[in-house]
Amino acid sequence: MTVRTPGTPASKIERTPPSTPGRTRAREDKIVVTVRLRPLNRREQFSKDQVAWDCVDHHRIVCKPQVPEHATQPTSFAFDKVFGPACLTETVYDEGVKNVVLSALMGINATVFAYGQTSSGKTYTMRGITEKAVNDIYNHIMDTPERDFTIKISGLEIYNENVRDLLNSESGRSLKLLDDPEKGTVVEKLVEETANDDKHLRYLISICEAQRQVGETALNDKSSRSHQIIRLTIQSTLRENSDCVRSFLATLNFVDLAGSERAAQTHADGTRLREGCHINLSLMTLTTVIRKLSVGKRSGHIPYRDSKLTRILQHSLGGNARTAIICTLSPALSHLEQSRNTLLFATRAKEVTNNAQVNIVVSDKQLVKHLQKELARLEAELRTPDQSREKDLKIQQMEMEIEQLKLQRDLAQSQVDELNKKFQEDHHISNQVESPQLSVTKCLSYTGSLSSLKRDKIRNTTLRQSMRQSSTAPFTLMHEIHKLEHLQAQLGEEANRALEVLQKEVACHRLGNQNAAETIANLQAEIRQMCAVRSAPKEVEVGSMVSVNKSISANLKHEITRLHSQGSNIANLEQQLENVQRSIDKLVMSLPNNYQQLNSKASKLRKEHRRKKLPPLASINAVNRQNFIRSPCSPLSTPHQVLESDIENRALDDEDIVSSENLPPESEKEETPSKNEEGDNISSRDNNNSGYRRSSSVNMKKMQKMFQNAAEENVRSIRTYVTELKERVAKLQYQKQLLVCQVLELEANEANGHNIENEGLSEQEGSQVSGHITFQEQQQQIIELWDLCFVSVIHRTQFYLLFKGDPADQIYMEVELRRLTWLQQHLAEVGNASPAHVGDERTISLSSSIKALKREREFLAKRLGSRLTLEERDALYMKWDVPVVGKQKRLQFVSKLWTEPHNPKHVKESAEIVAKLVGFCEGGNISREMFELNFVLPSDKRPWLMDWSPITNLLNL
Ligand SMILES: Nc1ncnc2c1ncn2[C@@H]1O[C@H](COP(=O)(O)OP(=O)(O)OP(=O)(O)O)[C@@H](O)[C@H]1O
Repeated sequence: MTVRTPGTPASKIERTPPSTPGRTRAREDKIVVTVRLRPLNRREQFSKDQVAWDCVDHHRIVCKPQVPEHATQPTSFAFDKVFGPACLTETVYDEGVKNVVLSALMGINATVFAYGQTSSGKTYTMRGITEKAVNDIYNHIMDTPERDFTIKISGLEIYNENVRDLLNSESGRSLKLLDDPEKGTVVEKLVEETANDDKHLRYLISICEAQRQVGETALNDKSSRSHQIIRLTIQSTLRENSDCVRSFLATLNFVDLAGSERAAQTHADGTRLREGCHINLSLMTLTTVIRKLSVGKRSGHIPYRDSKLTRILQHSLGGNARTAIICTLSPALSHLEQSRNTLLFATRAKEVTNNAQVNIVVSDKQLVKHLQKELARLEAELRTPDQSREKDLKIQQMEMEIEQLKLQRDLAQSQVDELNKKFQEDHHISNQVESPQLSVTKCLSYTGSLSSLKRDKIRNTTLRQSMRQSSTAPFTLMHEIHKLEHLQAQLGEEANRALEVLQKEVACHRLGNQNAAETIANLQAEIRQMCAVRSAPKEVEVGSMVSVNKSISANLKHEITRLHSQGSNIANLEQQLENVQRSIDKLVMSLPNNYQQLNSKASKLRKEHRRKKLPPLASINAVNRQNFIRSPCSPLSTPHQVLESDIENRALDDEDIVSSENLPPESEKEETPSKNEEGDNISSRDNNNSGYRRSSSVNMKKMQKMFQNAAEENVRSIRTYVTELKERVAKLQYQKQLLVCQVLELEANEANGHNIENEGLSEQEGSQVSGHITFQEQQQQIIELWDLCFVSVIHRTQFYLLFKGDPADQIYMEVELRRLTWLQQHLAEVGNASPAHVGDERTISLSSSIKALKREREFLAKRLGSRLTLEERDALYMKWDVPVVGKQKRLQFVSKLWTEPHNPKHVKESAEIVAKLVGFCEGGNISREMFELNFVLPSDKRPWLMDWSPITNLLNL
């Protein structure tokens, strides 16, 4: 172990100017020099020695005898403090060196010297000073609980210019002084002990003193023959809970020098003489250093290196330390010269200034600690803005969603309003269109009250959801019904118009087509029936429908009853529509036949006419044909023309359509031949109308075509209506079926003893069932995502075993789902690309997740050998289809675990096996806290997850 000089810091030391008790600001400190004059000792008293010195006050000492030969030398000396023979060591400490000593507790190096001739009381004084200093140091420690103090002690002596370790004297060897470029002079291998307390420190000090070289001299029976340095290293740090990582570090030297006398004075010879030479070498160097420092102010060369004493104490002499020198004096006149020399040394010493600074140390350990803390703080700071940004983004998204929902709500509301309005209009129109005696029977009605449905507590969630989905069905249904009614009315009108046209046509032809008449009659009857159906009394008023619309819980059963009862009406209506369609088709299809028949009959008549000389058919039918052209269905028709044609038709009603008197004679036809497009010769008996008849004959085919087109157009139009109606009826039918299914399910539940009304299932029970189903759905999603994201199977097992569907699990399920969703997205984005670092060195990518999972399976494979017996393993191999013979059976088996996310049995068994391998059991050593709800690093409760699970990487975000 090495001990460092005050200038050789243990670690990084910052030096700042001292601000210690009694000091305000950095300034150059002069060495505190005090003089202690001891009483005459027994030897001196016995030799009747005289007291040569007088302490005239606390600062001055005066030489009493006026020796003529020394008249030029100063006789009065002033120092920081002068202590007379009566002064106690305590006073010397308190008034002379205490401040210097206590500087060491504030990080300032301090040194207390005792300088004087042999037997002047150096050791006597330094022992007392050290004792007092130890007391003060530990008192200060007691009074400063906010700091941690460490006191270390080392002791050395410089004897004959050899450095000896006083705490390891057994080695007996001289220690080397090393020059460290950073630490300065270092005593190699000097033992440094840490004092546990003040007693321990005193004990160690006593060891040092005991090991010191002493010898008998003429002046001192126990003369210290060496320079002794007891060094305390005091380090103090504020306690852990503080953020401050700086600590004070200072050395406190107690230096008891050997006697400064000249060898001759001690009558030394032999060993003592040799000792004296060496002692004097160090002291001479010390004196030189002090002298040079006192005059030259470090301007010239300071011979610190000339002695080991000055090398070791270099920083205490004009350097980074506060220094106090106690010069001890013998009052005896016989020692006057030595005392004067001591005082001269002291006088020079008090001119020496030091530059003491506070040594603030940042040790490597503390520095690392501090940097770690700082790093953590900075990371937290860095994370915080991200989190806040993330939150802001989420808030923005949510706000946007809210806005969208508001828009949707407003849109829905406006649609509802519009539909209501439309319904009212439809209702109004239908009332206007319908004849008073006709009414439309409502196919469905929704008179169920809100309260009635509230009584129905649907236990089954599917039913609940279906009901929720169908809660808007009543209104939709109603709306569809009303639209249907409206279309029916339009269809009726169209059909009426078409029929009127056809009636007129048929009437105009006067051919009395029986089929057509029957068809028309049928059609009219059907239309009347339709109108009768349509104009049936409405059972739901607008107001009530609105209320139903607002209510999401119409009486389902009542609704279905209505559906059942009204279903036939829909079918009837549909049937009637089809009848109409058929009738129209039939009628239209019959028209060409009519003409063919008409032409055929005309041909027959013409033959008879030729035989009976009757007018031709064409001329007879010309007016009717004209009427036909001007029918409402014809593009050429006008209301006036229709009216004319009506009149003409009525005029012709009484006439025989095929009267032989009206037929033109064949001869006339030949006289005024008129050839139609088919080559038929048509003539008229009326010459005035001959041109018109000729024109009619010519355009007959064209008009016939036009009529056919118009009729077909009408039919197409009606057919389109019918198709639409059919679609709507199909839609209604589907909705009806849906409701019927729901009711059947409800009735089945009731039949199974789940009579909702009677049992009065509570909302809570309903929500429990709902919650359970939600849990199952979420669990399945999570299991699938685990598989997709290659999540740790241990994590899956823990989660699977821990969360079983308890209501309190819901939040964990949500969080896990969200994390996994994010992870899946992230993995999809990142793929096998070089992943970004997350937090520490862990990263997330597809490949890293797969690798982690592979490592985990390898780990589990190893566990398989240690956790399961051979029999158990073989049984599992059999069960899981792992070849009993072959390599890597364990890995094969483990690789099969958690690989079938859609197989609940497989999942359950996998979880049980992994739990057994890892060593946790259900409800045992896993807890919810392991799955924290926030995105912070989880605690170290599951070290096996830290390296493998991508989900833990995810948590670390
Ligand atoms: N102030 C004092 N009051 C009473 N006795 C003292 C005082 N100072 C010294 N003495 C006594 O004087 C004797 C010599 O003192 P001490 O050993 O301390 O001298 P020293 O300077 O250390 O001598 P050396 O250099 O030879 O070791 C001791 O017996 C000590 O008890």
